[in-house]
Amino acid sequence: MSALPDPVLIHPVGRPIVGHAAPPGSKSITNRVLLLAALATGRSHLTGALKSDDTTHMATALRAMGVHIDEPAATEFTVTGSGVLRAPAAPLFLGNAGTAIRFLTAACATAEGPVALDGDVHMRQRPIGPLVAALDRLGVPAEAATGCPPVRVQGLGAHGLAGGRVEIDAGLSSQYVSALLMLAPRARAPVEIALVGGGDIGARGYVELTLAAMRRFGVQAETVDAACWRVQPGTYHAADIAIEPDASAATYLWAAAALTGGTIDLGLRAEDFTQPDAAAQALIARFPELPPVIEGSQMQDAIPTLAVMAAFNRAPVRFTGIANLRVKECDRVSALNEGLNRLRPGLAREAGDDLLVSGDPALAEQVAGDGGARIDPRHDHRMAMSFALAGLLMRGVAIEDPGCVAKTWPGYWDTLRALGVRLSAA
Ligand SMILES: O=C(O)C1=C[C@@H](OP(=O)(O)O)[C@@H](O)[C@H](O)C1
Ligand SMILES: C=C(OP(=O)(O)O)C(=O)O
Repeated sequence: MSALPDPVLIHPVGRPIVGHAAPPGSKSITNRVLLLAALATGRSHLTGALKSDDTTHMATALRAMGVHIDEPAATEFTVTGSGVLRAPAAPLFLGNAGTAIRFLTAACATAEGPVALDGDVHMRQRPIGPLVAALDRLGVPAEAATGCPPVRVQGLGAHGLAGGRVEIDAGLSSQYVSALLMLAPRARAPVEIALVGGGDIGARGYVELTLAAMRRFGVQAETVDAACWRVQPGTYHAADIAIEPDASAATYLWAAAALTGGTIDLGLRAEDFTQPDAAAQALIARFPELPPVIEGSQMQDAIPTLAVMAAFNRAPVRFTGIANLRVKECDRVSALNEGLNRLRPGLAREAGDDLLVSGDPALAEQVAGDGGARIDPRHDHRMAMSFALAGLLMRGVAIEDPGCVAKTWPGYWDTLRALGVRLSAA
């Protein structure tokens, strides 16, 4: 494959996209099972794994804490855990990987000494305060002076955590609850994790994904009710795991097929995924008749895909329940609004935390913006990948910083090319 220009211009395909394409392994599952394999005793073999910035940050951090991780193949890891995380010599750097920094912040409570965790400039804007405060209440000295990374955790050692009940406000991120759940079996007594803030927790499907991953490593957590989980002391056992493809990545392929009236065979059906974003497929399949209101709280990472599709819909779409998109890799409500208005002024507007997109199927035939539209993805992989979809239909759509897709899908552009999409310098 030839090198990628920056910005990269997407050429409209002018025909239905028909073919086969495989999304990479799930980011969410890869980063969960890497951590659980590291906390387990013995050797775990992970296949179908994602290798990208986010999973590299997780693996590098675990190695820095003494975990032995091999990479026998492009989509495989073997992890040999000893049940112990060493305190790393230097701060752990987790880039902009939300899963990595949230899950590790909790897991570092079992490290044998102090741990500093940090991220890039974007991560330093992403809240982690509620998780840090919950750890502190559980008796793990932890602080994040700004409420965002950098974070300091005073690890208590493998069995230093006492246990007990902790309340957490997970309104901004379900990852806080997932992080506490994965730590919990290491405590000497049961841990109860309860939601404050009216039980709001964003996409609950990610907590289910965490519970399922824990079960695969031999630990059963109990769902007491919609706002409370209980975990008994337990031991993670090494496991061999086949990781399913990434459902959020799949949305770009489902959308590319729907927008062009084609079909792309992903090798598995939407019903076969266990990740929450797979639910977006049923909406994508309704294009160009997307519903007037899309409540996005349970499929947040699929909202950029759906918002770009909405630009070409027969009727306007209002996206609700998406306030926490403002604290993702960038403020996605604002970035989507900006990008859509670059495609055509007036196409979108923000209303509080909602996004309103006025669909127009005729856009498909038009030149984007004023003689072309350059989209600034604000270093956010999902902005780059979703706005590229607009370029399948409109002329003149160019994406800046296309390399930012490496956060979760380094092969994205190659996959588009393999489906017959032409990419060139703008
Ligand atoms: O647990 C996970 O794997 C994830 C949870 C979601 O984040 P929040 O819980 O922060 O909303 C999602 O946006 C992220 O990409 C992955
Ligand atoms: C929000 C995302 O990632 P994370 O929170 O894991 O950084 C994402 O991948 O869209």
